[in-house]
Amino acid sequence: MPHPYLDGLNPEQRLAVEHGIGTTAAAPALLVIAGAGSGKTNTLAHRVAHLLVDGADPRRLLLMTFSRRAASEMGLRVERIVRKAMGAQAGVISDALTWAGTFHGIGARLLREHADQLGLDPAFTIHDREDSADLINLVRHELGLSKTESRFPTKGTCLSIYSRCVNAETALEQVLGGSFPWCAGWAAELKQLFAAYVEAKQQHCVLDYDDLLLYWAQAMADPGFAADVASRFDHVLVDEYQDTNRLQSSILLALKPSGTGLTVVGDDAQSIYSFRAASVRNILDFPGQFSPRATVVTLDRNYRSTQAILSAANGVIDLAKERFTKNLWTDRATGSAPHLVGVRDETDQARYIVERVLDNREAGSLLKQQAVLFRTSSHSGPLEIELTRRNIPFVKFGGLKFLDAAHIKDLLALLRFVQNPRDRVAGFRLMQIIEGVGPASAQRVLDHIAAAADPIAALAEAPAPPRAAADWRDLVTALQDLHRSAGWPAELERARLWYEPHLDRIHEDAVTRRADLIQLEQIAGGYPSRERFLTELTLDPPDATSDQAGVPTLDEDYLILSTIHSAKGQEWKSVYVLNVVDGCMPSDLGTGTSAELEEERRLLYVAMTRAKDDLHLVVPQRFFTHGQNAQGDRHVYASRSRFIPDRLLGLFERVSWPRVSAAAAAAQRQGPRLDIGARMRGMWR
Ligand SMILES: Nc1ncnc2c1ncn2[C@@H]1O[C@H](COP(=O)(O)OP(=O)(O)OP(=O)(O)O)[C@@H](O)[C@H]1O
Repeated sequence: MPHPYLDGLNPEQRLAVEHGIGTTAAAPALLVIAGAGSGKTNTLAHRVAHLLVDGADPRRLLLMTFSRRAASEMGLRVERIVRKAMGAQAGVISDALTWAGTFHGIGARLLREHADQLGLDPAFTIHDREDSADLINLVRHELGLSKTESRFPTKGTCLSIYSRCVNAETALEQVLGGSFPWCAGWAAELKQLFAAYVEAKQQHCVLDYDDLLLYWAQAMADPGFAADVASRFDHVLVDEYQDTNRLQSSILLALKPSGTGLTVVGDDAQSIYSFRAASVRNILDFPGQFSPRATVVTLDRNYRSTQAILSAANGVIDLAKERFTKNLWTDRATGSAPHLVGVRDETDQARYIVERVLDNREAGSLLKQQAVLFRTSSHSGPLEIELTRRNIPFVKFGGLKFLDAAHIKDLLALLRFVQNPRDRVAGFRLMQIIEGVGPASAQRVLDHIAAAADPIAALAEAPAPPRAAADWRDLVTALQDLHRSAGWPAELERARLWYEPHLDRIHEDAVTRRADLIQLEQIAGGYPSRERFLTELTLDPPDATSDQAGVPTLDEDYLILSTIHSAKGQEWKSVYVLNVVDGCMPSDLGTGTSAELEEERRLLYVAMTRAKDDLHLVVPQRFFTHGQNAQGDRHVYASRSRFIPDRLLGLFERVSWPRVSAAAAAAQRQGPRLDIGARMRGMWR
């Protein structure tokens, strides 16, 4: 049967889209190795649409993407394609595609639905990294480990170690030896700490990020449970498979042990999340996990970039130790070679970029079609100053998350505590917002209500902290109101009204912060319930922070600033990459092992392959070092990133900026015109 909606696909894309459809025999698992810009997202969307048009039940289709935004964009694309085949029915079909989201989000939903079976309280709340670190800290303190003679690892390090053990399914000793050798002497204490941490989470009815995968994977190890969950889905499709970890791969294997109905898509050359225990081996070992082996389809035709950009990107990734994907090709006419731009320092780097961005805008290119990418959020500081000074609006992705701001966390602590009054970290934060309530009195109250069947009712009877009488009563009343109210999202206004007097007292810039609270209320309006709002927001927080002007409305034009990690999956007409120097790329944090170094190389590759027409890699000759005050002038001399050795220079156009004018250059050649030295000597003759 002809399918005109597949006509735009190239032969390899079509092979991937049609795999196993229209045949009666069970098809093997499918692995699509999709090079950068080769239409991975496009292909996956067509495959989902094709399955639906072929009669697959959208409610029995599980689609897992790297972010919630990717899932909703995928939903829209699928609907557009299905519409071509089925007309008006498309909306109904794609609306029924309800099992689309991130691994963690889907995990949370399944765990809640099966909570009884798993011995979980279905009202469990989810701790983000900061909450988890706070709880580890609390437990560490209770065990007396914070008072050890030599310094015990910090709460953040403890959490990283715990998380790596869990996600990589690796023993503590091995994780310590491989990634945290300076903590190796603390193995016994860390084990004790992690055991107590797990118990505390269970008592408080909270799960952390890792638990969502861990509980899910553990439950799937039970054949009865696995069969139950697996029977809900005919098709499981996973995007960005190169960034999944061992736990995720074991979950998939338990969902589809024979491989039939399983599709994963990814690019080993773009694997950049090993710090979250993602393992590039997942994608490399995938075909052999099934019998018969998975079918592998490779997409190597790039539709995004000019050949000149691709050649340079291929050159960089060609030097990688292990390569699995082929070089990309395109039939887009060769544009100009990517610019490798030498500048004096970070200030000149910022000025260079602003000049180029404005030139492009003059030539008709929107700011939004241009992006500045960097390895670490702090690298864009000087550029942000220059943009603000020149009044160029920008939005930054991948820096401080909206939810990390203290006032947002305060308000969310209130909602989380209403949702789950056993969430001690939320309660602890919430109570200390009140003037006169410190850690000791908060602990006392939390101990008092811990055993009660209805902790919120028990709160009203708990002795009020002595120095906080009136404000304390207000908090108890607010909690009771919210507990009783069923009006979502209206209750957020009640929560905000309770918080505002405290906001004014705690923060000097309360006016700006209040605008964030109102924005939070608007975001909340998009969710059907408090529980869904808290879950989704914790799992996948909005990550745009903007300049003082606030987040621009959608129709405004603004320049994109983004960490390379957050630029994943995106594309722009012009791309500028900051600090292409050793120490930044590779980051000096990432030069320990050869695996880390290889991942840094892939990061540069990901950055370069975001560009469609125009790519600039900027190389400042010197840098100001961090860890000094704003007026400090310590700097280091930097050299071009080792990922662009001399033999690749032919793939770039080398530029020095600012350009020296012809007159100035001639003057330089003639020697100094002002002989200040002679004048100084003359003063004493
Ligand atoms: N068959 C095709 N014909 C024309 N254009 C295509 C085709 N497939 C994809 N494209 C275009 O190629 C570009 C890249 O597609 P897409 O974003 O799906 O790539 P990707 O493989 O997900 O990229 P990356 O992994 O680098 O993020 C898009 O602009 C898309 O519209």
